[in-house]
Amino acid sequence: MSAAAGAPAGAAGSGPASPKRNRGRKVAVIGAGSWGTTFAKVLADAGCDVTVWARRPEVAQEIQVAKRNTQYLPGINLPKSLQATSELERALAGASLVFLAVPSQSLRANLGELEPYLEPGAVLVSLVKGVERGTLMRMSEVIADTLDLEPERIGVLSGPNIALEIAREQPTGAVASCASLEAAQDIATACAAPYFRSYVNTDVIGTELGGVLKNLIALAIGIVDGVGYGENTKAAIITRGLAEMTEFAVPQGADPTTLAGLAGLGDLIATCQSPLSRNNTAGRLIGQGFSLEETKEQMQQTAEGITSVAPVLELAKERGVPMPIVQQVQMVLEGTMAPKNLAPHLATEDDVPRPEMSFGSRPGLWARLFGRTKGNAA
Ligand SMILES: NC(=O)c1ccc[n+]([C@@H]2O[C@H](COP(=O)([O-])OP(=O)(O)OC[C@H]3O[C@@H](n4cnc5c(N)ncnc54)[C@H](O)[C@@H]3O)[C@@H](O)[C@H]2O)c1
Ligand SMILES: O=P(O)(O)OC[C@H](O)CO
Repeated sequence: MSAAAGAPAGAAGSGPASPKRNRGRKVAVIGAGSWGTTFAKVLADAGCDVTVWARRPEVAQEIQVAKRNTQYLPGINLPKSLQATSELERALAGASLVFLAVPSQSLRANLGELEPYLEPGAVLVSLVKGVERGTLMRMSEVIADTLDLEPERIGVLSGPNIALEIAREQPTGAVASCASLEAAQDIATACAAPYFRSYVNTDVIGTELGGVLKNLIALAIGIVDGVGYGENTKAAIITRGLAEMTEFAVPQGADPTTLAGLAGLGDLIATCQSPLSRNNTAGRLIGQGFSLEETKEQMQQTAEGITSVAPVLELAKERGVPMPIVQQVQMVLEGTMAPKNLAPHLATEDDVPRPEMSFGSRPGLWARLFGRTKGNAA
């Protein structure tokens, strides 16, 4: 397949990124919101020949002519080489890698629209951190369900990636994941800008779920922040949140080490700490007393956590995984729990105190997490 042709695993460990490695490589970014535009800049700074597709012609026009996207990235100058269009056919012509940066609930429809223009052998990479309502599918599953692509042509990229910080070229990392390690390395190489480094794995489920689940915990953090609770409460929620994320993801096939890495813990920290996070911000507004509707009205950008709560809880229920924090977030969003009760409810949930990790009763999971059985713990 074309994706891995001649590309070294350079982004995962061969020193500073060299734009020369990507010279002449044509890639497309679908979606020109804050992340699509920022990621297009990353790819251009990594030396790729990038065209970003914007749904609205005026946004495409501003990027193309002024090299700005003032609505989503105020004050950021975009690379001169960055091309923009509102025509999918133009965006996709010649592109061997297609990065998807649209809201999760519109991805399926967008895929249907772009399918006729995809180059043979093109690899699709989801940058989206949501779950589809109704089908409960992750975005890589939506891609597989919509287009007739082998797993080697479906990748995801996720990590602590607050768009505006990256647009300002503040350094960070991410995880590029695909069933084919070669393809993951190719994706990582394409976006190896001097301030953006990607590690690789083949754990698509873990990488993708890390990005989805941290949004729900960031909503919880925003809520308690809005209430006025301090750092102990937030540390407890982040820590218990990571346990909840891991307990949800591992039975679905995720590698626990992925959840402990950049796509899990790393993204959880960034999203829970940053006032720039939309999920964190949405939670804070709700914690301050705004209703969900009022909060949605105030948010000008996508806060995926709000739409992911219900499908994630549905999946958790199907699989018998308890998710007390996410459950409480849903109750606060629905208005059936006061924001101030979120953390006390977490702290007083059990009549009988229990260990922090519940894997002890599931030997297989314990072994996968810690590489040994509970009985022979050192
Ligand atoms: N912003 C970040 O820091 C960041 C970082 C990593 C991942 N993400 C993920 O990237 C995805 C996109 O988020 P974003 O931050 O760019 O959101 P955004 O709200 O900034 O932009 C969304 C873009 O999608 C467009 N859009 C809306 N409805 C559409 C439709 N029906 N069809 C096509 N386009 C449509 C909007 O016009 C806009 O250009 C989300 O899943 C988000 O979780 C965001
Ligand atoms: O602004 P948020 O809350 O959507 O988070 C953005 C990124 O996912 C952080 O990695």
